[in-house]
Amino acid sequence: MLAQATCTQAPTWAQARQLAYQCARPLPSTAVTLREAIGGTLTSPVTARQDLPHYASSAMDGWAVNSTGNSTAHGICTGPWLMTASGLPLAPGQASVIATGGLVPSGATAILRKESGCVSADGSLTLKHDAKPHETMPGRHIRPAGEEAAAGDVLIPAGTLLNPAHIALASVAGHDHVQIQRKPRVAVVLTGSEVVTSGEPAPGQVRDAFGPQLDTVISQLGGEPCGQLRIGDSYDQWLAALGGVEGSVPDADLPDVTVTTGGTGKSGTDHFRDAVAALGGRLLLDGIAMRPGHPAVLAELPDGRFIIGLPGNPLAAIMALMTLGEPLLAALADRPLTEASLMTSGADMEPDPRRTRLVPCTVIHDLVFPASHTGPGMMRGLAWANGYMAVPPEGVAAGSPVPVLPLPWT
Ligand SMILES: Nc1nc2c(c(=O)[nH]1)N[C@H]1C(S)=C(S)[C@@H](COP(=O)(O)OP(=O)(O)OC[C@H]3O[C@@H](n4cnc5c(N)ncnc54)[C@H](O)[C@@H]3O)O[C@H]1N2
Ligand code: MOO
Repeated sequence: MLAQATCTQAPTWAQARQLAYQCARPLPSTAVTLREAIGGTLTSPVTARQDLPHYASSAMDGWAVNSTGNSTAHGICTGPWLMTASGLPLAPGQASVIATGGLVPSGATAILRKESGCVSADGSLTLKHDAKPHETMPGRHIRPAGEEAAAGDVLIPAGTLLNPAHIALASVAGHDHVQIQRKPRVAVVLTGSEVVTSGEPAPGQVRDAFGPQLDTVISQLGGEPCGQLRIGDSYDQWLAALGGVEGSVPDADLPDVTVTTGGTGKSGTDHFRDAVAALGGRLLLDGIAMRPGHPAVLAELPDGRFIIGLPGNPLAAIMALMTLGEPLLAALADRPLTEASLMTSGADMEPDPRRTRLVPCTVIHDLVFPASHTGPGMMRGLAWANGYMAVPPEGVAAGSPVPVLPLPWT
């Protein structure tokens, strides 16, 4: 773990991202059922447990035939074959009924499709006159064992993000469980007695910007949402919300990360730091030289759980979540940190010597423009943005490169 910053100067935006990425180790991997594994990252390779397919099977409905000793120089045999019971070994000149996927009996040299032969009253199978010439070539319409993979072949390497087709492959290869990277469990604590959850807010009240969408963003960042708690502004409520769960639920159900909203300021109703201190935790980062979102806090409790304090202002909160939450969840899930891409700014962005500005932006003809309505408490600009610019303290001139990061939903 990184030591708490002792200097009074807040870390830069880039330093804060790095710190949030480097303070955590990947969570251990876990065995899950195939159904649960879709969307997870595989940590141990999936190999073929046996040849795939593991037996020679028929690719067609029809008859298995044994043409040994009765073929032309080109391997073609026109029959007749004497019908025998299905499932028994075939002697030369014998045939038996077989369905698609059926186990090819020993002695069979090919499968004759149903539409290419006919069985006469005396029990002999003959080739129809319009059958294709190579219909009875050795191996015809037989899917050999091991055609797709040999036992032991690596079918899905570790590190693969599992899609539905990977899961189908693991299933046909005989696996019941696979080993995946455990996703960080993330709890949300929404604070503020002025926050209401329905209807039009009265003066002094605000509608909750976070509750309806934060779990989705957490999922998009690779976390597993594990519940939301709403509290007011009292210290006791903060203390109970951040630490009270300890001992009251099994360890496996505790969140790896708790995200709080509001209460990061320094007023009498802001209790983030006091509650963390009372729980024996430490601040890994207290404030970032960026706007919006400068009061964001990152803390760690003695048992290793992390707490991210997002400011209450809605845009500030999302930018702080991107700056601290995205790297922390990436580190816990053993994923690389998202890198900014350089794009050409379509506008002059003023300098602000003390901080990086995070500005929701739109891309038009490969040029990136700041969105409008991007005050710390506003959501309108972000709602239509393609990403956000990290404008360095020295500003950016139109036509110059500016770092741009994606939003989790773009
Ligand atoms: N004296 C100073 N005051 C403030 C400073 C400062 O440096 N000195 N920084 C300002 C900045 S910047 C921010 S950001 C905020 C941080 O405030 P808190 O994290 O303590 O958050 P609150 O005070 O609880 O709320 C701020 C604001 O956000 C609204 N809010 C809270 N929760 C929600 C929600 N779920 N949905 C929508 N809006 C929410 C809350 O009503 C407030 O309007 O501090 C500034 N002040
Ligand atoms: O961090 Mo504050 O967002 O600038 O409102």
